[in-house]
Amino acid sequence: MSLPSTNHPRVATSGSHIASNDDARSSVLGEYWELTKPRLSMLSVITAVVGYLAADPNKNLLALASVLIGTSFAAGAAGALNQYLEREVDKRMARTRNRPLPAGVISPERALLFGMTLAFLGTLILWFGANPLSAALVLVTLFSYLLVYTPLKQITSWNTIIGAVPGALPPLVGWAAARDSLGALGWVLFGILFCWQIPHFMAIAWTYRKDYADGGFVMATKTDPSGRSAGYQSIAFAALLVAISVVPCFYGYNNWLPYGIVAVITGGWYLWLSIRFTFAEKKEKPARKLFFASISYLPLVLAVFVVDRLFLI
Ligand code: HEM
Ligand SMILES: CC(C)=CCC/C(C)=C/CC/C(C)=C/COP(=O)(O)OP(=O)(O)O
Repeated sequence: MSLPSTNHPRVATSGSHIASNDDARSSVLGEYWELTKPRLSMLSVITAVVGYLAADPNKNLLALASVLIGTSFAAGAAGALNQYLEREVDKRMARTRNRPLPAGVISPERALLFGMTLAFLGTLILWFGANPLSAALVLVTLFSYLLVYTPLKQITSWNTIIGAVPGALPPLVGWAAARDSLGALGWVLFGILFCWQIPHFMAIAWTYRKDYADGGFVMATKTDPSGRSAGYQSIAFAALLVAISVVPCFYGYNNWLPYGIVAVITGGWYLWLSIRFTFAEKKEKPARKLFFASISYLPLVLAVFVVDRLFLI
């Protein structure tokens, strides 16, 4: 199926370096897929599954499937409803003006209905397939992302720290689905996710600083155009990330080998790239390196975390 004709033809832009997948977008289905922010959502779902696997002593397959499907729907809902709320400002930024809503290929009403349906189904699946606590946590994630973080992006540069809360909640959704409670190791995963997001986003904020200014967003790179504040925040949270990531080894939840060692080496590398980003005269290249390191760090460390942990329980 080809795209419906529109009054808002797509504009060729320099856009995201890795976000567009033109093949996937050559159909209406592809446009709805793009509305779910698929790559970000998939990584969030992985963190929820990791939270589940870290907690589940007896591998309840129904609960595991509910985490996988329920958080996929909820994460897709987060992406679609965020794009619904930001459909006007997204027109002002090169990175986002090709998205389905600003490009005019999906109507706002349909995006809203799509997002609400996914949110409803995701919550329902977690409620009945796992438990009400995991469903409640996914709702907290959605509300804090959509009704707190999203509007705050226009008001204060604290938005990033606040946005890191919903970004870090999915492992707790997984943990709650397995145990019907919130355990210490679940909170450690929350801490890892929380700290990881700050260098991840500061690198992006620098790369797209002009875009964000055009969109009217108040990011750290706007309040301090030198980039030093973004850099110092990256260093502080990358250092905290290294510390938090090894806490499970001190309490016997994980082994030093392989998990602890891998966490220290990759976290140290993330910290080093944050330092280089902070003190570089020209930050473009160090910022892109830090961003790519961020999206490599998480799958790698979480994979080793799970394998290491499954051998212990
Ligand atoms: C404060 C929190 C966060 C902010 C503000 C943020 C923002 C962004 C932005 C703007 C991009 C696009 C970069 C580009 O176009 O080059 C991006 C990419 C990405 N983010 Fe984040 N992010 C955050 C948290 C997260 C979380 C929690 C995850 C998943 C666990 C995640 C996973 C990804 C992935 C996989 C990409 C690359 C794929 C893509 O561009 O679609 N991010 N992030
Ligand atoms: C299970 C579940 C509900 C998972 C979803 C987790 C979640 C809400 C992740 C979002 C993290 C985040 C703050 C991304 C930035 O969005 P942005 O609006 O700044 O990005 P943009 O500028 O590209 O739109």
